[in-house]
Amino acid sequence: MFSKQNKTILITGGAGFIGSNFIPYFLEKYPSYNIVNLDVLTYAGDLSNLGEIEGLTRYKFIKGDICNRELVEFIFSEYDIRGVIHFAAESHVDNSIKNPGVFIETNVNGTFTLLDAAYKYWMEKPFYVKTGYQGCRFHHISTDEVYGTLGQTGLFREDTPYAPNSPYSASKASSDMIVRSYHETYGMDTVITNCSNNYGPKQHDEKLIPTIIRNALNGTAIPIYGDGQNIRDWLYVLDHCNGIDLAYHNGRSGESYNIGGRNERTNLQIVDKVCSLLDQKVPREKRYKDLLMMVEDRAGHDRRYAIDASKIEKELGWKADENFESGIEKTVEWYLEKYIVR
Ligand SMILES: Cc1cn([C@H]2C[C@H](O)[C@@H](COP(=O)(O)OP(=O)(O)O[C@H]3O[C@H](C)C(=O)[C@H](O)[C@H]3O)O2)c(=O)[nH]c1=O
Repeated sequence: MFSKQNKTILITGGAGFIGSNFIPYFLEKYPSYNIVNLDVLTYAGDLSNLGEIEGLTRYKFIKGDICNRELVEFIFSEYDIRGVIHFAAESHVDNSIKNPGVFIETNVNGTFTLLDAAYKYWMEKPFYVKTGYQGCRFHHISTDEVYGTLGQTGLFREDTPYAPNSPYSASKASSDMIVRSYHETYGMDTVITNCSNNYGPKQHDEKLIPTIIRNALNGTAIPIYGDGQNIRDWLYVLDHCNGIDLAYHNGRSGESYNIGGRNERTNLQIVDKVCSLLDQKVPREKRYKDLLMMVEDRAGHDRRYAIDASKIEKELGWKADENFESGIEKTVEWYLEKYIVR
């Protein structure tokens, strides 16, 4: 059992890409926190990403679904949860086009279940009645895709109207709104962060950068949707973790904060960069880029995402440490270890 002196925080989806980067970072930085990681282990969850913290007395993994109200309520009371950082979500846009239902279930219903259970648990406590939430904060990890798509110019700001285009982004927009409503209606202490495209170690194979590396190493076609000119704003995952940490601890209640890397790249530029790193690190006869294959576009494919991160920079002192050149180099190195034994 955890030390009662420590504050216990519930992290959901901690076996996923961002969560499994965040938990070791957070445990190391805050020795006075216990962490319960609730993760249902879908195809995208991988406990081996958390091997470094397995067995730590301040860490407990629970396999389970955020939609399971009974389980969620049990966790709140059993561990006296005093904060939630909610990562758990279905996240892959292509999957949401093929099978939207599971996105609504996990992202909308799951967020509601968790939020409502947190509110009821905290509200019933004497410390809530007397002094407010005492740091019982609900932090929702969200995405810049809620804002829809940009043309060649402009940036997403926190006051940009929501205009989600895919079932995935619509489900995240909905869950943001539910979180917002618990702040506005019940005065619950909430914060939302909306991030741009993350990259780095431990990302699931389905995403763009792991797909490029894996296919290149296998000598199979690297599929690029449409004309390859779609732009994403790439954020190194540990810079994102630092932004979440700052927003969780110091963000103003009821606010949302955009976190973005200021690294806009077209998908073709990403292929170029990753393939040229592979050419240097694992040379073969032909250039890896020759494997590039333009394929049918994603339905409703958003053209450009780019974030104005000045609110979190100015208010909370966040800044990205990693530039794209250094971040992508580390990322490629990590995947080379994963995909080939050297
Ligand atoms: C997998 C794949 C992707 N793409 C294109 C589609 C996008 O324009 C870009 C990145 O795609 P990916 O699926 O890696 O990521 P996004 O659709 O931008 O969304 C991601 O970043 C946001 C912020 C989230 O919130 C999502 O959860 C996260 O999945 O590459 C290809 O051209 N070929 C491919 O094989």
